[in-house]
Amino acid sequence: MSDTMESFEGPLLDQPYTEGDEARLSAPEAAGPTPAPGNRLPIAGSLAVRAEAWRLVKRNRQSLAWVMVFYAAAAVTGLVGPYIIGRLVDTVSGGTTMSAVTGLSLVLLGAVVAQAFLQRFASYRSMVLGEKVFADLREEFMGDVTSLPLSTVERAGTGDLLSRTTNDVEALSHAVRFGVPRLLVALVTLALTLAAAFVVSPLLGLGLLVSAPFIAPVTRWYLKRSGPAYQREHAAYGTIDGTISEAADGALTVDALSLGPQRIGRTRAAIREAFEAERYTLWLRSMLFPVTELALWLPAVVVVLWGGWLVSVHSASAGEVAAVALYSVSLTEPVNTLILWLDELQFGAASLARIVGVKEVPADRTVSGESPRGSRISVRNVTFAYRAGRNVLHGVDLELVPGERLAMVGPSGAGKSTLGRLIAGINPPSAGSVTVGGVPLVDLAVEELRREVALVTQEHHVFVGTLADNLRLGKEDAGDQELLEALRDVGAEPWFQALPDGLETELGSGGHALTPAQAQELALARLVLADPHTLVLDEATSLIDPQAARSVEQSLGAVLSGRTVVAIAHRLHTAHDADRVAVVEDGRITELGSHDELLALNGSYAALWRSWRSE
Ligand SMILES: Nc1ncnc2c1ncn2[C@@H]1O[C@H](COP(=O)(O)OP(=O)(O)OP(=O)(O)O)[C@@H](O)[C@H]1O
Repeated sequence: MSDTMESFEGPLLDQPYTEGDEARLSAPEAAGPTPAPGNRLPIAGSLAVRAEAWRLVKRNRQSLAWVMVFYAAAAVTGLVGPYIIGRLVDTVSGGTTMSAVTGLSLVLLGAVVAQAFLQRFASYRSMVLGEKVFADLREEFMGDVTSLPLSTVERAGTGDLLSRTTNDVEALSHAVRFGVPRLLVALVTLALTLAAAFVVSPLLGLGLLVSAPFIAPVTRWYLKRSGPAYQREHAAYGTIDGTISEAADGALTVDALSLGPQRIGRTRAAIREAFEAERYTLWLRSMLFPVTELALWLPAVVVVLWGGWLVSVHSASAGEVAAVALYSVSLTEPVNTLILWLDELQFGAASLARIVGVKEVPADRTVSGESPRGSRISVRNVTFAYRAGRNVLHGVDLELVPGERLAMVGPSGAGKSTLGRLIAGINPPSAGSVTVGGVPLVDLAVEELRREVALVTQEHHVFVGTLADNLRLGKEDAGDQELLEALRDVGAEPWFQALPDGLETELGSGGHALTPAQAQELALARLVLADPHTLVLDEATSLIDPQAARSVEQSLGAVLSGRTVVAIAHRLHTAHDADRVAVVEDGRITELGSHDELLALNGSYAALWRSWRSE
């Protein structure tokens, strides 16, 4: 591994930055949403990001106004210092009494103390505001993420979403909590300091503007490039997250297929991309900062030279020059802060664009508010494509009879699981309809849909939380007694009794570990609580050991009784026991009938049955 890193870092770090890199790496910022590269989630355009930022400002305008008032008061007291020092210079050079000097010094002291108090109060208020804005944003974002269409999440992969929920939320949090308050302070201080300098002496005040022609164009040049560059940086980190989490999730497969070198290659490519993106933004900063640093000290020099001449022609006093020179020095801090934090805000805006982008994912279902009339599920002329133009189901029709047990059989890749997902309302059909009681499944709210039909697969995630929390995912308002009955119904009593804290036992990562069979029974108990009238079973027991599978099958039997069941049958005895069998071949139902009817038909099912019997 160290060899790999050495050979990777060497050539990259040695490469000088060229103009060709600049042309390749910079891209104009889009005003509209950027189409997601590949299958990534969308990134909001600058208009949507501005609208979102404006919405946040409007929603918090009262608190924001108070913060501005306190910062302005703090800045005004800060301006008293140079003014008093100027007055002191003039009064001392013109001859004065000790008591006048003491009086001015006391005013100066009072101003410094008042400024410290106001500054502290203003930063406290702005921090509270920052936390509130950030908390709102985070809650909204989690709402958007959890209502993303499953198909979109599957297509986008976990890396992109993971990076948005971690790196981007973190970057935005930094910008909102620290960047916005500091930017506000800098803006207010800058405006008031300029105003104060002009009040002291308009002629000298002009000297403070000399850096504007240097700072303005270079900052514009920088900001135009840094936005898209930061976008690229964020996307690159998303790819790294995705590549690493994919390798960790599939560690067994990586090991079994000796994919190590290939995964290292991918990770290196992802790191290389992030490195190049970082190098570009670093280069941009290396162009910005020397110019702004130089320009910041220019006004002080100009004010002293220009002021000296004005004093010599009696157009200004020495005290006025001293005051404006001090104002010019105190300008460096807010201008520096402004540039630094504009940069941070660009970084935060790139994150905001990725966070707002999640809102732009079109919903794959629209809740019509219509209620199903009955529990009959109908599949009518359904086609479905995971990728545009490549249908995996072609005009499928199927009427489920309430209470029946239907087995779906067919070769691997024929479309059984896909049809199962459509019948469970997980994916909407590309054309045609899947309805329950006359209402399309994708017109039902998700909570309502789960009371009609549910998919049971071999994946049973145990969420971090108590056993009760995990069970209540099936029915939010279920009482403890109901939870216990559901566990009893699925035969989970023996292992439940052995839990250290009963329903309050912490499960999931870091908590009490359940065996795969127990996790499956927990999922079945959730189903009992949700109580859908139709279940689609896909490979429900294939991952656990045969003995555990038998116990789960018994539990499953209890859950299935009295419900309509569509079983994607991988073992033909399931088909034998079913009321009807549907043979799926090449995205179509080619045979449909009872076991005996299909045997009599002597088609694909009969052939499958004969070969299974002879094994
Ligand atoms: N998420 C996906 N994205 C793209 N294509 C997919 C996806 N899932 C399945 N497919 C493709 O759709 C087709 C039907 O797959 P499906 O899993 O529905 O078949 P199946 O009959 O259930 O097969 P098996 O018995 O092996 O599970 C296959 O060509 C498969 O490669």
